[in-house]
Amino acid sequence: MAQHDENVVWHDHPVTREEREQQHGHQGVVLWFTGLSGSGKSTVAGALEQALHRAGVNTYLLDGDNVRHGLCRDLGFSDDDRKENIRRVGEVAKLMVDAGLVVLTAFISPHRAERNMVRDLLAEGQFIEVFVDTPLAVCEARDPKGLYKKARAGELRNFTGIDSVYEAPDAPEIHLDGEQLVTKLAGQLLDLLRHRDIIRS
Ligand SMILES: Nc1ncnc2c1ncn2[C@@H]1O[C@H](COP(=O)(O)OS(=O)(=O)O)[C@@H](OP(=O)(O)O)[C@H]1O
Ligand SMILES: Nc1ncnc2c1ncn2[C@@H]1O[C@H](COP(=O)(O)OP(=O)(O)O)[C@@H](O)[C@H]1O
Repeated sequence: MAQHDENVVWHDHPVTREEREQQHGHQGVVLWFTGLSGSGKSTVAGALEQALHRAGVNTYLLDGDNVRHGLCRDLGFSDDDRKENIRRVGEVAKLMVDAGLVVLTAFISPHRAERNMVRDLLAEGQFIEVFVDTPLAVCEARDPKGLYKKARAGELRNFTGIDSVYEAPDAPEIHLDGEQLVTKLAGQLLDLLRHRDIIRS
C-alpha cells in the first residue's frame, strides 16, 4: 500500500474538537466492541446507542455487516483483508471522534495487533475496548445467519472460531458476559461512560 506523500501537509482548522465537544455536551470516544460472530456485539451496541440517543448524546454505530456493503466491500476474510478492514474502520472512527461523537463499532476484530493499532490511533482515554465474551458453543447455538452451520459443513472457509483465530483481549476496558440480558449489558456500559465523565449522570 502507498505511504502518505511527504508533500501533503496537515492543516489545522479553526474549530477544534474541544469546541465541538462543548457544543455536544459530551466527549468524543470510541466503544470498540469485539467478540465472536453471534456473541452479541451488534445487539448490545444497538441497545446502548438507543439509550444514548434518547439521552441526547450524539452517536454513530459502525457495524461490520453494514460497512462490508460499502467502504469495505472489496475485502474478504483473509488475515490481510481483516487487517485492512479494521485499519479503515479505525481511521473512520478516529474522524468521528474528532467530530465529537460517541462512536460504537461492532467488528469481530479478531487480532490483538489490529485492535491495538486502533487504540494507538487515538488519544489516551478515547478508545474503550468492550469484550463481548460469549462461549463459542453459545454463539454456534444462536447462529442467526446459519454461518456456523456452513463453516462446520466446510462450505465457508476462514470462519472465526472454527478455522480462523480469535484472540481474546488481555486487558479490555470492560469485559461483558455475553450470556447476560442485553439491557443489563447496556446498563453496565452506561455506568462506565458516566463513571469516566464521558457523558453526564
Ligand atoms: N469467514 C468469516 N468469518 C467471520 N465472519 C464472517 C465470515 N464470513 C462472513 N462473515 C460475516 O461477516 C461478519 C464479520 O465481519 P467483520 O467485519 O466484523 O469481521 S472482521 O472484524 O474483519 O474479522 C460476521 O458478522 P457478525 O456475525 O455480526 O460478527 C459474519 O456475519
Ligand atoms: N445477551 C444476549 N442474550 C441472548 N441472546 C442474544 C444476546 N445478545 C445477542 N443475542 C442474540 O444473538 C444473536 C447474535 O447477536 P448479534 O448482535 O447479531 O451478534 P454479533 O453482532 O456479535 O454477530 C442474535 O440473534 C441476537 O438476538
